[in-house]
Amino acid sequence: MSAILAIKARNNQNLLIALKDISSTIVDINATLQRMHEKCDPYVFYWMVRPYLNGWENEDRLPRGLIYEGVDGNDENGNPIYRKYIGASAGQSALIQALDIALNIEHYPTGVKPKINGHCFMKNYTSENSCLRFESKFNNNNNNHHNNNNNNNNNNNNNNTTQQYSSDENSIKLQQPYLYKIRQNMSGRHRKFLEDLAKVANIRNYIISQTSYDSSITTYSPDEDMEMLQGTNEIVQAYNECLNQMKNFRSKHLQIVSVYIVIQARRNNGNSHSNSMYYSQINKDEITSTQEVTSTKEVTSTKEVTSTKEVTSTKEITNTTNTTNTTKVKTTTNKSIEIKGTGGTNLIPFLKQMRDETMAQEIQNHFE
Ligand code: HEM
Repeated sequence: MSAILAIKARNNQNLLIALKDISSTIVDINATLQRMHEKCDPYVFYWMVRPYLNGWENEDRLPRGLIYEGVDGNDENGNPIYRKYIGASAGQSALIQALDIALNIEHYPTGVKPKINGHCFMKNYTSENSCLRFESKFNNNNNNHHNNNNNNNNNNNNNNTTQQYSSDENSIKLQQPYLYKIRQNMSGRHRKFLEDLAKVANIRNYIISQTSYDSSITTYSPDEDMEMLQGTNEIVQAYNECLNQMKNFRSKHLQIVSVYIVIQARRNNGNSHSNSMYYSQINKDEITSTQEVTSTKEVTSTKEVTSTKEVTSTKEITNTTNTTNTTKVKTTTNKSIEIKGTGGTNLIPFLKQMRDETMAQEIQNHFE
């Protein structure tokens, strides 16, 4: 909020301070995220806790959802009313969404790749102005986009192919459906806060408007010009550092997902309880083997993460068919299992795209 207030007052000095504050806060968040393994065992999490976090919006075994007896009653035909809910996730914390919104990081349905014009010289910096062009190699049938504040119930686009959006590029505002759906799990006031924030968040466009400062049409002296540019440059760097720390958050989060979900699912595939997220009996041998996975090393060291990378690389994780909406993780035994997020996302492509979209908003630096 201080950054937005600084912009309102056109106080670049305060904006710089606010941006530095934001990036150092994200550094703290990232350090806290790294501590996940201290008290949370991947085996226990995946096999014993996670089934209870799962939603049933896209659950094959509950195609109509669940009846909440004594809550909804019946519809006009006397049939019971079913409810469907997306699963629980830390993504429902307003924290990361608030940072995305404030920093004007845009997210799109999985598989949609807008081209960002790296450096937009814009005089007018309302949040409606977006420097996006969309790749034209799309498949025309999928209309998963939805407008701002539209909490529609479309399924996520879980297939890994690029989609087609034929409508006017400037008028379409594509949004990542999961981020809107998960807002249903937030408290109402948090959701409202995000909606209000989106109306005033203009940090990126304001900074871009500052970089379009044209010395040929000002009355400032060359020294003042240079000072102005350097000031802007510092702000650009501070903004980019915020993005960089958000990207670090998402990279670390991907590593956690690999250790807590992908490796767990993979190492148990082929056992009698393979393909089941609902295995709840403790097998002594597996607990022992889990301890190998839980080691601090596995979560934090870069070497170990490289091996995790092997699991998460797009080569290893492929959509075995383009028609299904699920990711298949190929295992060493060549058997495959489905891995979805509790929110029903095709999790690795989804999370990787979220990470990549973060840096896509980087602003070009005058002095680089
Ligand atoms: C055992 C630990 C965790 C696991 C296994 C995990 C797993 C996941 C998965 C699979 C998703 C994809 C959405 C879906 O569920 O379909 C997701 C999304 C997300 N998670 Fe986590 N998560 C963990 C911890 C955390 C923590 C501590 C945070 C901190 C706030 C966090 C923040 C997010 C956010 C913000 C998203 C939305 C995607 C994004 O903005 O990049 N997660 N998580």
